[in-house]
Amino acid sequence: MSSPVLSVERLSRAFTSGRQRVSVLSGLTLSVFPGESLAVVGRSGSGKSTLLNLLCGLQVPDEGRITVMGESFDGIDNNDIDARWAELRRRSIGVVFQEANLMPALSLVDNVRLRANLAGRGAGGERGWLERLGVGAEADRYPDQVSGGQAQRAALAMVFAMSPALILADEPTGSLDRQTADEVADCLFAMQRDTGCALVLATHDTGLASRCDHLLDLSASTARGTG
Ligand SMILES: Nc1ncnc2c1ncn2[C@@H]1O[C@H](COP(=O)(O)OP(=O)(O)OP(=O)(O)O)[C@@H](O)[C@H]1O
Repeated sequence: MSSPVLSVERLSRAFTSGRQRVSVLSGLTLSVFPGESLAVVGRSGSGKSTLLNLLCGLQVPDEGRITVMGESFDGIDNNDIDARWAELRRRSIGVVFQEANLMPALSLVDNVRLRANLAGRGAGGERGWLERLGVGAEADRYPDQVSGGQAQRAALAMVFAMSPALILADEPTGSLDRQTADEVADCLFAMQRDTGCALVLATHDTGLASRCDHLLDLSASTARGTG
């Protein structure tokens, strides 16, 4: 059996705002294997975005351990931890947000090229990725010259062009109309199946969540109190 791309053991994170303290995840443990998809659902404030931020090193857990592609961070100096997370994000973890976040001064194809280059991938396949995602005809346009759905397809092309082991997607279709959202989701799942990467997808959309292999509902793992 293959090793997990991602494993999480007893993960917890708390925030304090004024006298209010919110604890999320409450000792979460999970694994995601190559080719698997996990939907993270739960009511607003249950910790979906926090979990994704922890899984790519943009936040630090209060407790627990995260291992990505066999790399964990026990006993490592904080500065080294940041550098190692940055390297994982650069080469192995593709992140997709609700908004496409393309570089406005670059055409779609140059956005894809830049992301692939940063990941150390060879040049040349950028137009192919845009074509596979249905925006080949828009490759030379700039982000402000395409629709939201086309921009999000380009954002997915950027992620797949880097050949990630893991994709973290936070409401990747949340800003799109129903039909466009379904089309972008079709692209995401088809490409994920073809490339065999792992996917963790946070969403409020039950239809989108039901397309994943596994479901994690964080609703019950939030605690609030005053401190
Ligand atoms: N920087 C912060 N400071 C204080 N509280 C925070 C901070 N970030 C998150 N929280 C709190 O942690 C909880 C989880 O937030 P998070 O954004 O992860 O939830 P979510 O499930 O993604 O919500 P939504 O579905 O609304 O996007 C919320 O109660 C939120 O207010």
